[in-house]
Amino acid sequence: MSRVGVMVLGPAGAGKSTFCNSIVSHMQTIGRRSHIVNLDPAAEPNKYEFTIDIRDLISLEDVMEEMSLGPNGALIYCFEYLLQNLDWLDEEIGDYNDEYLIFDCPGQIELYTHIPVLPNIVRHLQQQLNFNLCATYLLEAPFVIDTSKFFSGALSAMSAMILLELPHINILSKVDLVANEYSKRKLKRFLNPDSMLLADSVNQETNAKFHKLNQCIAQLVDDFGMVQFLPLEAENPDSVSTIISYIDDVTQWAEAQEPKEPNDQIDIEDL
Ligand SMILES: Nc1nc2c(ncn2[C@@H]2O[C@H](COP(=O)(O)OP(=O)(O)OP(=O)(O)O)[C@@H](O)[C@H]2O)c(=O)[nH]1
Ligand SMILES: [Mg+2]
Repeated sequence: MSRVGVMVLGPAGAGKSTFCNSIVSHMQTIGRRSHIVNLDPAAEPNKYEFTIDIRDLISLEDVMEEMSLGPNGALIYCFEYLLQNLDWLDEEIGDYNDEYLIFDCPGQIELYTHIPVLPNIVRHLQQQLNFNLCATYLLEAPFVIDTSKFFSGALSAMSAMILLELPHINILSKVDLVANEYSKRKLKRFLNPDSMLLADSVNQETNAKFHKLNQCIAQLVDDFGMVQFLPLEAENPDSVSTIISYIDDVTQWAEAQEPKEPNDQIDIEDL
């Protein structure tokens, strides 16, 4: 039995839900099964289809109304409520074996950078439900090709990586929106970036007072191995397939598959 879970993380609007749906559609075309678990209590109703949906347990709107909380406080309340009712999640996940479960997470990155709500859910999935998990962290390519924003995005990805302690795959989403040749060339530098060269380029645009700090941040990003990003174009099956093969690799999906007897499915009549 193998249970693979993919946590899909990243800032608001980075393309997480679209990516989850691209994985499910691509897997359908290659005869594999996957399901989306929506962990965003504020997800737009009816925009995407989910197999398991936190909104069946608790919805952000209800919490805001009943507890008189703002959207961020209500979100934290929803997650604390989920943590107190993890048996609901266990029941919903039930017998999904040998299938991918893709956890579509909210875009409020403080949930995985500041407070230990998501790490607790991750530990529960690993220890109680035997999941092999990995994290994918999406950053928007058109945003990141501005070098200083690259470092801010890489630092947020890194903080999620440190907090969750999962195999971590960085993804640059919406690469199709990087249209002109100059930007495309620039984008290539960010897929396999040399952090020190990028720091030099930030330094050309910033006050000399900050140059040493910029170098240190670049060194930190380099030391933590945040140096590779996979390009994602949600509508392009090749890019989705490449990312799935990385996920298979880090979650050891293939190794955990039990070999099937060749004639298992066929009834052979006695002669
Ligand atoms: N051009 C292009 N647009 C994309 C791509 N992926 C997502 N989008 C668009 O980006 C917008 C946001 O996508 P979502 O998938 O809802 O983003 P999200 O990260 O789930 O957003 P939140 O749940 O609000 O944090 C939508 O309008 C998508 O159609 C992509 O690869 N290319
Ligand atoms: Mg979403």
